[in-house]
Amino acid sequence: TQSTRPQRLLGAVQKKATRGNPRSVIQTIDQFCRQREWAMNVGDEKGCILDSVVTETNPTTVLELGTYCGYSTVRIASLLPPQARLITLEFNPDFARIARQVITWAGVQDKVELVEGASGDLIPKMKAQFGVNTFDLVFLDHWKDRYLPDTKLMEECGLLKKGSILLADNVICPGTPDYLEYVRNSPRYQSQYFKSHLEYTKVEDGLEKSVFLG
Ligand SMILES: C[C@H](C[C@H]1O[C@@H](n2cnc3c(N)ncnc32)[C@H](O)[C@@H]1O)NC(=O)c1cc(-c2ccc(F)cc2)cc(O)c1O
Ligand SMILES: [Mg+2]
Repeated sequence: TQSTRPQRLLGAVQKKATRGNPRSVIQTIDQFCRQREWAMNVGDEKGCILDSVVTETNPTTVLELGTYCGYSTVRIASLLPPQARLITLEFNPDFARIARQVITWAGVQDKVELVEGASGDLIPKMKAQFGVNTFDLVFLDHWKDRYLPDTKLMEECGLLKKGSILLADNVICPGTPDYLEYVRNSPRYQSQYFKSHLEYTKVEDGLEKSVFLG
């Protein structure tokens, strides 16, 4: 039977990347996406912006919405201090299965909890079931029409504190117009746009960084 693109991406990682070396896994996936097949990872250009936001936030608790193959999961986890943890949500079981193997190959599995399910169902369970108080950083990279409802849900569930950072991928392409309008006009957020390009292309895209003001 035919392999899927995530399976071929994992194959490249297991063939070319050094086990236990997150940077090598990232480099291998970027090379695969540039030379073989495009895939919807945040990519190397926007990835550098992600790295700088993670580093300056120095988060203890991170939430990622939309794991896909685990590229940004590995990128973020590799920058976290030892006791920090990253919870990543993915509702496609086939993608989740691939992502677990990419995360383990990179050696960051001890910092990552991959939960299979839909963000809308899981966010309300974060405190009771996952022992989370608040998130220092949230990376939004799932269905683009879920960014706004899930942000409101996180507010309602008390998962954001003064200074919590929301970092959203794809605010231009594919685009998240209702989310952008909300975080840019709400008095509860201070927003900043980081202009970049859609992963592995010359098409404009960018990341929106929004600080929750409480
Ligand atoms: C949505 C996907 C990323 C993953 O998110 C999981 N997911 C979804 N909704 C939920 C939920 N509610 N809860 C948990 N997980 C969830 C899913 O299964 C995918 O694995 N990302 C994209 O579609 C995406 C698309 C493009 C793109 C850009 C230009 C084009 F011409 C074509 C595609 C670029 C990007 O950078 C993306 O990120
Ligand atoms: Mg994305």
